[in-house]
Amino acid sequence: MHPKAIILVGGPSRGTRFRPLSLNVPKPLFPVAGKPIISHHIAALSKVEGLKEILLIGFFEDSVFSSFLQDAAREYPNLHIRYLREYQSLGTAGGMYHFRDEILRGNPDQVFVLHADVACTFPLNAMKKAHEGHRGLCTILGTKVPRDSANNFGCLVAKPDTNEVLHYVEKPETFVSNLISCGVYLFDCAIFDEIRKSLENKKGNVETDIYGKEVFQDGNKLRLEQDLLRPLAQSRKLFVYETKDFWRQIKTAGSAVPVNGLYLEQVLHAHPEKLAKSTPGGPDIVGAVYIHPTARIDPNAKLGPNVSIGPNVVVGKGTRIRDSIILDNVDIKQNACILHAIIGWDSKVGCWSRVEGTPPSAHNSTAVTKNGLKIQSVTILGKEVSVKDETIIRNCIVLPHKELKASCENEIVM
Ligand SMILES: Nc1nc2c(ncn2[C@@H]2O[C@H](COP(=O)(O)OP(=O)(O)O[C@H]3O[C@H](CO)[C@@H](O)[C@H](O)[C@@H]3O)[C@@H](O)[C@H]2O)c(=O)[nH]1
Repeated sequence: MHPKAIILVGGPSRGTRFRPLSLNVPKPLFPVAGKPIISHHIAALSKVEGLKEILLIGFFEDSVFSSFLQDAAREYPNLHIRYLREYQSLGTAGGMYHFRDEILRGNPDQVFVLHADVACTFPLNAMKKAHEGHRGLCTILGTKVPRDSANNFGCLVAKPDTNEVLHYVEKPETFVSNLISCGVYLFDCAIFDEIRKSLENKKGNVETDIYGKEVFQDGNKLRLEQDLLRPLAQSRKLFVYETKDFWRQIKTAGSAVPVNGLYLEQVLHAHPEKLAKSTPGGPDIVGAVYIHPTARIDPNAKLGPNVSIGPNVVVGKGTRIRDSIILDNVDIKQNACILHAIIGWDSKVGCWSRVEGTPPSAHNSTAVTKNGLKIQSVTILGKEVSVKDETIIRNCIVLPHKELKASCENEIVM
């Protein structure tokens, strides 16, 4: 078997809920557990037998991924990883169809498709094994979520004995099932014939693009979910592989904090040597903590659990940090306290200050405000924010380059 993989990275306009962090870095490259979100996808794909090529498909400028791709080429010399740019958003299956010649080059027999904005253990080999054991064209990774959040996702009704999907409904208005699509799929390459059929059904809306290829008219994109998965379920060619491990979406900036914690926990079990440990004369480390080798942490600081510290960060004496992501070049002065927060690049947190949020809810992480008020969640400081000494910033989102001279609570500081 010779599979390929696609990671759907989307484009700039899609990162709006990820503000203010997406103002400085495209969401797929935001660091969680010390590396860009999509590095976790690539690490999992690198363990799939026979997989040699990964295509990132999206509508960001080409230059956005160039240094990431150089680093990835060094880390995975046996993988060929490239970025293919849609000239506009073509929809979740539009890019896949547009670049079909690239995808099919070298005659792969299967293609993995992974959304960039999900985090999980990516049990890809287990999915592949399950896929090869049935006669479907697609195996979809599924997970069970609480009933009240299921309608934010693609919902699946499957036969318990065979895992054959009987119904697929994208974000239904009323409850259908709490087994949902994780945004991770394995397709047989015969899927391109099904996409072709789907195109024919939308015939009136097809036009020719600047490359002479058939596409849908603007506003009528090819949607993996409604245009492909739904008909596949109707023709009994869709199967589900249910994961019992963790799974999260990364939609808002705040959702990066629990994802950071889940990935760090995974590293703590599989490769504890990659994480920080308490040592005599060193800082007090609790649970899973990643510290970049260039960061300087005072021996009287206490960090963890679930903390990632980026390059060149300086953490002062008596500081307490837990459940947080501290990005590059941040300066945290003595006795500051940072809980459930993301501190943006080049920011400064003054002495005895407190930057604090609350843990976000697990599977309803898309809304940032309700009735005009900020929902209780992670506190986020954008790039180059400065928090004065002895200030409390609680449950706030602060846009880049702000100077916070007084305490604030439940605000979006613009
Ligand atoms: N290349 C490309 N990528 C795209 C495009 N549109 C979206 N994407 C990427 O496709 C993924 C899905 O994005 P959304 O369209 O925002 O869908 P969603 O609300 O996240 O719901 C989808 O994912 C859920 C799991 O996270 C599913 O449960 C649901 O059924 C659906 O597939 C993201 O990684 C996004 O960047 C596009 O036009 N082009």
